[in-house]
Amino acid sequence: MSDATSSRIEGLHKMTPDARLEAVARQAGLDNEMVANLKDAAKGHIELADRLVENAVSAMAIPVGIATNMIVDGRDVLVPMATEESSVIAAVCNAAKRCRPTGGFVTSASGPVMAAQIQLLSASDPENVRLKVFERMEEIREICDGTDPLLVKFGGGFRDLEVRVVETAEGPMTIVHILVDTRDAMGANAVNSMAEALAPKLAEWTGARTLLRILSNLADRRVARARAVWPLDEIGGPQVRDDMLSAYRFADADPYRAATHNKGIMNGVSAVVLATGNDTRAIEAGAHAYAARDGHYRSMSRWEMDADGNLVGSLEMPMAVGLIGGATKIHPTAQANLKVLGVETADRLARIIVAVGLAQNFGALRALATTGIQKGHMALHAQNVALMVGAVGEEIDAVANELKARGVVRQDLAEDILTKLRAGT
Ligand SMILES: CC(C)(COP(=O)([O-])OP(=O)([O-])OC[C@H]1O[C@@H](n2cnc3c(N)ncnc32)[C@H](O)[C@@H]1OP(=O)([O-])[O-])[C@@H](O)C(=O)NCCC(=O)NCCSC(=O)C[C@@](C)(O)CC(=O)[O-]
Ligand SMILES: NC(=O)C1=CN([C@@H]2O[C@H](COP(=O)(O)OP(=O)(O)OC[C@H]3O[C@@H](n4cnc5c(N)ncnc54)[C@H](OP(=O)(O)O)[C@@H]3O)[C@@H](O)[C@H]2O)C=CC1
Repeated sequence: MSDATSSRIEGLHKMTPDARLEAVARQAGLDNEMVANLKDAAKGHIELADRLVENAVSAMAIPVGIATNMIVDGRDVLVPMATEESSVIAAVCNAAKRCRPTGGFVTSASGPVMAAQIQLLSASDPENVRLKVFERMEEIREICDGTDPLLVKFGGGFRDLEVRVVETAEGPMTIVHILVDTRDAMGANAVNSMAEALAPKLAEWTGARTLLRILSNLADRRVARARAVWPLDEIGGPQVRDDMLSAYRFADADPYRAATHNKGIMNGVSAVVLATGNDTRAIEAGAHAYAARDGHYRSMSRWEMDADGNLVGSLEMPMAVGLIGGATKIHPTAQANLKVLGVETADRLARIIVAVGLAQNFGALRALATTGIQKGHMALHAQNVALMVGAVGEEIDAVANELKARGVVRQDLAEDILTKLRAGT
């Protein structure tokens, strides 16, 4: 590899963001316009970016749109969603509007309990080790709570212990779970610190060797649930309802379809998670693992018909989001978005997010079971395609409208329309 394309830039992490950008631009052969774009994109944010991540050179703006029409537990709520995908926010607005006559979304939540795992190795008697750990319950409580007195002051802290013997390719391992109420924090740092503080003691008490000490993203002790009823006349009648139910049953039975169906749910979930500065990867990992908890990857949502023939949807999923840690507290956009949501607890945020996931799923299922996804999605995507082919200003709407009128949203067609528009033909 020649120097010009080497990925080794010595001391990049010690430079200022401007100097870093120059170094990267030299190495990657960026022109002045590209460098200016990267600088512009981070204007006013580069200091924060530099604190949040390593080797920061720029920032990437993701659009934030507002989902309207949501009623969650009897209260109207405006929901900021950070997503780059067109039609996602429109689908939530549409689905939420169609269940307003029945009161919107009703939610519940299990409470904010997270688990950290401590892996115990080299024991010939893993079952014996398991019981030895249980015998230390009170000492374990003291160590965990002593690690985070502030969390205890806010009403959180150690709650329970689980010890499993897991069969692995190298034999049985004893896996300790500490269950911790993390209140308004997502809790990764809190439980990881507790697990690290506890591990040497577990080794001393059991004679086993401790290895990993880390939270589990399968947050099945921290689930939130949402349900809603869509009246028949808001859906489009019994045939649409039945087709939506068939679409759901397909997803529940077939992992190829379930992955797409669940991706649709995560369109909504991840957008609110990101808008509030929470960890999208943590939520996505937990959601998919939970969907496969029966040993078979299924639909995250459930769809049924009630006694009056209306469509009833429900969604239960892990929702480890916080208001305190991560980027939430320090990112001004996340703070403003939380203000729009009007949430004061992580519990309320979790419930709203699951309601949005359910709304999103309704929107996609209804579109798929009726006109197909392309009509709504591609109509809104037409503007992106216009931008992609270089349309500017008024050209963007002109190209997008022509694509919609022809009922075909394709880049080659957009190029053709733009060329003709510019030639005045
Ligand atoms: C696109 C719609 C909503 C049109 O749906 P529609 O029924 O034609 O909309 P409408 O023009 O009759 O308007 C009804 C309401 O929808 C909302 N609405 C309507 N348009 C807008 C807009 N521009 N911006 C904001 N809100 C909008 C708005 O609330 C409006 O009421 P109003 O406020 O006018 O009284 C519908 O076709 C839809 O929900 N489509 C599904 C879109 C979708 O799921 N997109 C995700 C991307 S595809 C994907 O990634 C996942 C997927 C689909 O593969 C998952 C799966 O397979 O399960
Ligand atoms: N696998 C994963 O998902 C992992 C995720 N992460 C990252 O961890 C971050 C989240 O960690 P998290 O522990 O939530 O954040 P923080 O450690 O930043 O914040 C939590 C801490 O804030 C203090 N606190 C103040 N007020 C409250 C309150 N009302 N409720 C609860 N705690 C309060 C507590 O005590 P005190 O001040 O004493 O700490 C608590 O431990 C995210 O950025 C995530 O990306 C990290 C590792 C792994």
